[in-house]
Amino acid sequence: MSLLETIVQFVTLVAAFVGGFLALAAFYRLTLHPLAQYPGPLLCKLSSIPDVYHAWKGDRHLHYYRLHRKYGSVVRYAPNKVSFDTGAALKHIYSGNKKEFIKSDFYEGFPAVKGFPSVHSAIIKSEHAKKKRVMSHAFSEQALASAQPYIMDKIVQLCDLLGDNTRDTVVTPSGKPAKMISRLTSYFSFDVMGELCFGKGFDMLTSADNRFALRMTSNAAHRHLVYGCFRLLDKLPFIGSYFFGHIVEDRKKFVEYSRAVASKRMALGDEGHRKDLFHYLMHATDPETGKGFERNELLSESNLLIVAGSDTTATSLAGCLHYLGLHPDVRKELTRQVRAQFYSVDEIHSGSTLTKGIPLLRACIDESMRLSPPVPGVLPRTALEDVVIDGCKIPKGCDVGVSTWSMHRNPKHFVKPLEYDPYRWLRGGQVDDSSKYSDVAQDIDEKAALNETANARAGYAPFSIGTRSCIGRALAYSELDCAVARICFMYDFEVCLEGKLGSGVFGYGYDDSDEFVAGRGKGGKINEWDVKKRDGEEIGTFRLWDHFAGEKEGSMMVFAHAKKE
Ligand code: HEM
Repeated sequence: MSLLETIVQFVTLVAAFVGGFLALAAFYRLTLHPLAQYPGPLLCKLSSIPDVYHAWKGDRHLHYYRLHRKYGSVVRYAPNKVSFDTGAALKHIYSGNKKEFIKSDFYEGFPAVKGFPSVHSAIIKSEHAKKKRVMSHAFSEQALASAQPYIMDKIVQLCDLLGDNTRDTVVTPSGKPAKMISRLTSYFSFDVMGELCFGKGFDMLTSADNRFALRMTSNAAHRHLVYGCFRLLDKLPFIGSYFFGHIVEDRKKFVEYSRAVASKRMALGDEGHRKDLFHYLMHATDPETGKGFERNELLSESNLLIVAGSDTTATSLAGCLHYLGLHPDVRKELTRQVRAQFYSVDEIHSGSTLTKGIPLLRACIDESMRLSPPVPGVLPRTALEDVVIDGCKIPKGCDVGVSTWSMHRNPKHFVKPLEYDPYRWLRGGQVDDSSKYSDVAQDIDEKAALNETANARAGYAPFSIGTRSCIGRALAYSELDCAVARICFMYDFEVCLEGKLGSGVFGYGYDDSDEFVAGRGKGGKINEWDVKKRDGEEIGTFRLWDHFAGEKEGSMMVFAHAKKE
């Protein structure tokens, strides 16, 4: 036999072996795998590639929603993974029996310092519990109260910027001075987190120097998502660098950046007795062990807090203003209530005057987080034993989760789910615990309203629920309540519709320092705002790209000082 024939035979043998193995794996995944009975596209049942592809593309939340629309409330979106879109599944997975689930290895893609997971990425329960005990000092009522002056300072700066048409403004073809609202709310939330975590804002609202960090942070989160979906990438770094080069690079830069900021803050110690989050993190101790955070843990937590606290709050604030700008009736009513409640803008602070005095305010914030949840995808958990979720048998070892974007659009939970209707949160009263309503319902209409609100609440979880839910919820709401109320008090505003939403408005780009400009940006690049609606979002949706925390670009909005009546 010639050498060539031997090589051909060898290659054929290897190919047959690999082909046989793949065929067997495919056969197993489609027939004998414990999730084989669950519906989903063939490719998703066979491989994780579609999941990674959509993670990379940034439309994972829409992909899940399309699957749920097609296949129903339970969908197999990867060979070993299932997504649900119901409140029953939400309750079971995230706040049910703690022994049944654990955060999945998806979160191993997150830690900024190898070997030092943050409170968010800690998978082992005892490790998370310890971190959370320490962290909770930084989120206590007392800490929140001491944060208020710093938050207010930034809200005032944001409100000033919205009314200043000489800064961060682009003129539309018809001559309107427009602001890209997601950029401004990102400057705001980064500045707040800078003040609260590191005792020094990033000053993005007032200067362009640190604005480059926005893209870096978003790309870092995107890298976490892609690596979380495909754990092999950590073991094969050359593949990650080849296919996902710029997000991998930006993630490295972001880790360096947050390390530098945190180190500076550590060096300051307690100088000036500033009680920022870092102060609490540095001094807090676990009551059980008496231990606090060590240096690498502090770095890991501060890296997490920049992403967790900034991107999310920026999305909710921009989303809320976007939806109000698109729905003048609601905006006018909210504005009327805010202006009736206060004589001057300086009187507006977070607290019960806003939440109890103007329930519509929180309803508007919640409705925008329903339609555009800041963390829109699935938060995966691994089953530690065989379980039955919402009537579906899930075997030990499989990953499950709820797709927030899909659940928030599920008609089982929401009447006219695709419509923006903040009043849905008020029709059944304002109490969180909806079970309390059943006794007081007087007539059919009232019962229907109570059911509607109760049903909506059961299917709503922008902050997730249970022990791994958001620790910054109260902080985020206090920023949002006050900022939205002040903006409504000071301005009349609208989304700038220079064309029809969803059909392209006008071109924009970014200049060399990553500043937003109308027309062409760096390298002649031109983007179109609100170009195309993707399947799974409605016309007028505040659009998100799922980078774990939602990335956003929009809307262009016009703000006019309120006319004195
Ligand atoms: C509107 C604003 C916000 C939204 C919608 C939001 C949403 C979420 C969600 C969905 C989770 C669960 C993530 C998971 O299971 O993987 C989470 C966790 C977390 N969030 Fe937020 N968040 C917001 C604001 C904040 C703020 C302002 C902070 C801090 C300053 C913060 C800090 C955290 C932390 C530390 C965790 C991890 C908690 C744990 O695992 O125990 N978040 N958030």
